[in-house]
Amino acid sequence: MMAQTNSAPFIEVKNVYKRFGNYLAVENLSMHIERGEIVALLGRTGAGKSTVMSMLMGSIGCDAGEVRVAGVDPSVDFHALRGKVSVAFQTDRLLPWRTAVENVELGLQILNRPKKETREAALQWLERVKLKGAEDKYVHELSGGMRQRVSLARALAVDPELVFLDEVFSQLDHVTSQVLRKDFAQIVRDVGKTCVFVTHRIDDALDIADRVFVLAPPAQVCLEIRIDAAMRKNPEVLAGLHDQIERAIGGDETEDVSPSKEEL
Ligand SMILES: Nc1ncnc2c1ncn2[C@@H]1O[C@H](COP(=O)(O)OP(=O)(O)OP(=O)(O)O)[C@@H](O)[C@H]1O
Repeated sequence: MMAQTNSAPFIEVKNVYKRFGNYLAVENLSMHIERGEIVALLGRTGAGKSTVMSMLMGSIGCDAGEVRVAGVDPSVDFHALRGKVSVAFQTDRLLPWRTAVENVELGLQILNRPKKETREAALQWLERVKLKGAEDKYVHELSGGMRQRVSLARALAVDPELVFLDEVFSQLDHVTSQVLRKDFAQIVRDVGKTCVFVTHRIDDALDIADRVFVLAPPAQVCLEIRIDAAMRKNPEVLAGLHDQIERAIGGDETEDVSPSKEEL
């Protein structure tokens, strides 16, 4: 295992390639992400966002090149990242037989944290995501937005260094999604976590990311944008960035450009 030097980026992707059969999904991708950054991987369907995130999470390895998270290869040294990385998905993946607080406790239980500490942390996180009063509700008693809040609390409760979010805002209506992503970004900034999130929605990225990597197949960074708080408050700047991204991804970001898996 390679130790991380202070100057090394927290996440490093160097000249990475990934094939699925004959299909080249990632071609010579390089990117750096610093500790504490909120980074969006944005692109149309088939751009390679999930593949890149899966490689960063270590759930798939790359064919060539290097992926390093906190100095280790996540697909090889995944034990070194245990408890340091967490993930929330598009669908909340909550356990229906558990209450909200019991769902938040799950990650802490897997890490064998003491029972009292686990309950206290889960309750604190539920309060932080604005679900005080809903602790004992079962999943079917919660709205879609509340479920995603539970899912985000569960991801953050283990006190990870790095949080991955896979389209967590995209199944919610526009207003719910907007409120949730702003609350989430505030929490992540307050606690100083690094966050990498995948989205196909330009507004998700512009609303919360410090940096946006716009990907086009085969996972090429066709545009990289830095955004700060002042830019976010300026509607003209935001509209300009929106147009720039739309041009980079070729108009409608939801249109499918990838071959179907059956064609491969
Ligand atoms: N396991 C797999 N087997 C074969 N092809 C795959 C596999 N996973 C991804 N692909 C292909 O790789 C390309 C990139 O897919 P990926 O899921 O990373 O894109 P994406 O940008 O996340 O898209 P979406 O927004 O639809 O999830 C697509 O053409 C997809 O069909």
